[in-house]
Amino acid sequence: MIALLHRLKKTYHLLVDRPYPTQAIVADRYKILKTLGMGSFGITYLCEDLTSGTNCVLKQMRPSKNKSKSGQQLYHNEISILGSLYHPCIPKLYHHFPYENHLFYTMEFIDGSNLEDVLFAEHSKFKEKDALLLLKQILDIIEYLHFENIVHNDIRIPNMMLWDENLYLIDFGLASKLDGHENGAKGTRERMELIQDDFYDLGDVLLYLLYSFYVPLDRKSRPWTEELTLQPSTKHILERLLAIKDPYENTSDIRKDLDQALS
Ligand SMILES: Nc1ncnc2c1ncn2[C@@H]1O[C@H](COP(=O)(O)OP(=O)(O)OP(=O)(O)O)[C@@H](O)[C@H]1O
Repeated sequence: MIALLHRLKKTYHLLVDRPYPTQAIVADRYKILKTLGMGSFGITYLCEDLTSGTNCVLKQMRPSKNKSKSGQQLYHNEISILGSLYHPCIPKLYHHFPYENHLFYTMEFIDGSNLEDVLFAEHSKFKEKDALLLLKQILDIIEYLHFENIVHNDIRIPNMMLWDENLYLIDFGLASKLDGHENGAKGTRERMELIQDDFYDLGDVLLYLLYSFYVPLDRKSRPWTEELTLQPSTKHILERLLAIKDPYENTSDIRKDLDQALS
C-alpha cells in the first residue's frame, strides 16, 4: 500500500512538474531556450528576454510545491535575499512574478559551467595552488555575505559557476539572514554555528578541487589526510575549515592562513 502511494505521488510530481518546452513563451516575455536543471524546489531555464534580446535565467518554483507553505517560503526567501545582494560574482535578481499560477523569477545569466561539471564532466584538474586561488575567490564572496549578515547554507560544487576563470555563487534557496525579521535575531552561538557551517562547506569544496589530481592506487578508500599529499599550510587550512581542530570563527583568519599558504 505504502509503495503504491509512493508510486502515485511520484507519477503526480512527474506530471505536474513537467518543465516548459523549449520555444515556449512565459509571461509574454521570456522565450525558453533550454532547461538547465530540475532541483527539489525549482526548475531552472535559460531563456531570452524578448524585450531586450538578451539571455537570462528563469527559475520556476516546482508546481507540486506551489501550495505548500515551505515551498512558498523558500521562493520568497530566495528572491528577498538575492534582491538584497550586490556583488559582481552573485547573479543579479531582475524580475519576480506569478504566471499561470506558478511563481517565477529571472536573474543574470552566468555563461559558464558549474564546478561539478567542470570537475566531473570536463575533467579539469586543479593543482594545489590553483585550488587555493579558487578558494580565495569563494572566500571573497562568503566574506561579503557574512558582512551582510547572510549565510548561504548550501555551498557545494553544483552551486558554483566558473566563467572566464571567475567564480560565481548561485542558488540562494537555503540562504538565511542572521538578523532577519522572519527568523528573529539569532543567538550568538547559533550565528557562529551557521557561519562555521559555511566554512565547513568551503573545506568540502576545497577537498573536491584537491582530489581532481588524485588517482587511487587500489579499491580501498582512506581518509583524505592519507590519500592527498599536501603542503602543511594547506592541511592546516583544511583541518580548521572542517573543524577537525580549532575551527575558524571569521573570514579574516581564513584569509590570513590562505595568504600565508599562497606566499
Ligand atoms: N544564474 C545562472 N546562470 C547560469 N546558469 C545557472 C544560473 N543559475 C543556475 N544555473 C544552472 O542551473 C543549475 C540549477 O540551478 P540551481 O542550483 O539554482 O537550482 P536547483 O539546485 O536545480 O534547484 P533548487 O532551487 O530546487 O535547489 C545550476 O547547477 C547551473 O548549472
